[in-house]
Amino acid sequence: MTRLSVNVNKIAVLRNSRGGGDPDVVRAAQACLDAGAHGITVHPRPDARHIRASDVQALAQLTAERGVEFNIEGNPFAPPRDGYPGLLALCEQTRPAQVTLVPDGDAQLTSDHGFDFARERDALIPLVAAFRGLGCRVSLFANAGADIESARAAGADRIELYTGPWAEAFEAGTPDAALPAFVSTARGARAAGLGVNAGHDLSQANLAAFLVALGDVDEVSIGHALIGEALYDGLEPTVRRYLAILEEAAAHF
Ligand SMILES: CC(=O)[C@@H](O)[C@H](O)COP(=O)(O)O
Ligand SMILES: NCC(=O)COP(=O)(O)O
Repeated sequence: MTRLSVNVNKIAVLRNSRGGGDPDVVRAAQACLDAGAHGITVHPRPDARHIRASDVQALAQLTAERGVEFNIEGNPFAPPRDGYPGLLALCEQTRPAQVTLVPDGDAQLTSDHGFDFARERDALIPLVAAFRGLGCRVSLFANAGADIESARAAGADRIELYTGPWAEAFEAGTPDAALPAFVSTARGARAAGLGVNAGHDLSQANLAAFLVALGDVDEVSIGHALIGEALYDGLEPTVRRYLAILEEAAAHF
């Protein structure tokens, strides 16, 4: 079955809007794990607009105590600055099970593309090796249609398919137009020996059709929609609904 890693960035957005410690990112992560989530994801940004280095430390401790996976996402090329030690240093301090490298810039509202592997492969090779040297599985954020052979040559263990275009196509009522590129990229990654994760704008509405079409997805990381849906239904019931979707999708195979 595909595993669910809940991204708690949005809890930190709410907390930071007022200063102080509420809502508590660790307590929210605990609730997700109590409901059965398989892991926790964070994507700290260098401008510390939501998840802070101290959150990363606290969540590393929680996930270690609970024996579940911690996934840290970020741009490995972004230099350290006040309040952000850099992705490699964060991983050195906290040793997450997985690091997901994402080529996002400060000016981006959110992640909106994967790596151009053919162009960035040589720069990625030593970085991927450094993260793997810390004991982290390395996943590389990838567009549908990405050059999988170059991702493999960069040393990746997995790719994470950037699913923003899937969510947009689903919303527009044209899901079938978007799916073939995802299906063939996932298939190519598997054939190259890479694992396949997926994330960005996945939701209760669009998740099942994606998983059923792709078949073999190791992990989805979901934050924005899940935290939004939890406003209506509660965090634990919402996580359980996602788990039910994952179970139902797995029953197709
Ligand atoms: C890589 C990815 O798709 C997510 O991590 C997304 O970037 C979440 O980050 P924000 O919560 O800052 O939008
Ligand atoms: N890697 C994707 C992720 O962690 C969550 O993305 P989103 O659900 O907040 O769009």
